[in-house]
Amino acid sequence: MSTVRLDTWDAGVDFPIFDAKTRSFKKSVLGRAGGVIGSNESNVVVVEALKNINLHLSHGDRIGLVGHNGAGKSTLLRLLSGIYEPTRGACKIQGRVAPVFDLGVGMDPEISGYENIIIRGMFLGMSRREMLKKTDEIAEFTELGDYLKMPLRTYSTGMRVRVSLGVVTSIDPEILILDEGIGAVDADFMRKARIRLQDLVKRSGILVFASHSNEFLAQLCDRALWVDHGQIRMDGGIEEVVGAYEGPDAARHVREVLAEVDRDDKARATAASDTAATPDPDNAAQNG
Ligand SMILES: Nc1ncnc2c1ncn2[C@@H]1O[C@H](COP(=O)(O)OP(=O)(O)OP(=O)(O)O)[C@@H](O)[C@H]1O
Repeated sequence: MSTVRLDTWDAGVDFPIFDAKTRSFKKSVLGRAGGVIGSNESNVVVVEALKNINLHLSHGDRIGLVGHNGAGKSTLLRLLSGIYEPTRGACKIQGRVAPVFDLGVGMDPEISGYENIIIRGMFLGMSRREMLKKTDEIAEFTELGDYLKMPLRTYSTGMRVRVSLGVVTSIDPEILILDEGIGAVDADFMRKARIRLQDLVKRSGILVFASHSNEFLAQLCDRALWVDHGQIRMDGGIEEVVGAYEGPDAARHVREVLAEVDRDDKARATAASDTAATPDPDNAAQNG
């Protein structure tokens, strides 16, 4: 089996802002939201979005990122996907990465839902042939019926998310990097999508997921990082990290969701073993 790993050593990401005036900023401003604003040796304004990131993830790690607006979560996801190079330090990615940032990226409003399924899958690294094999199953999952023959611009937001989620959960990435944006679907569909997402997470080697929804984090991850002003402030179990970041009520909610996920998993395992234990009547007739 190939090794799947994500490693960073003292990694940092800066964004130089060439059209901002240095004089109008105090040195290294630390606001409530956002990264640190400073200036470099050429007197160019620089946003220090990430600083001293040391992360070592391997097969089986399911990490959630929490933190304030502008803390650096999306920048960290992009660094771990290889989209951004570190400005300082190093980042090494071993494995096939599927970055899912904006569920709508790679979709074309003028072509049909069916065609978008193929295009979106190819955008995530699948071949056209592989996607053609998956189309029927994805179409069934979306429950969009004949709408899939209509151009995507005729869909509501939730309908588009159904198509995107159907595609994303049908691929087999080694490293899955997920940014939130999946909240637009109705509750019934979300329940169905959650099971598919959980299965996808089990199939992939590493998951890194940024979300402001503790419920979602608890459903998909078993460990969390608190990103604060571009640095990792805490690394630990979901309940512990959410508790430190948001307080005891949020931690209690996480504990309840974790218990619910555990019950669901056990119920699904029992149902699967019952199905396996029931003899197939056709085979039974042949064997008997
Ligand atoms: N392309 C960019 N150019 C300049 N600054 C950027 C760019 N992208 C991000 N930043 C800055 O980097 C910092 C971290 O942003 P990032 O998007 O990673 O935060 P986040 O934790 O994902 O926030 P949110 O929860 O609001 O989505 C912010 O101060 C932001 O202003």
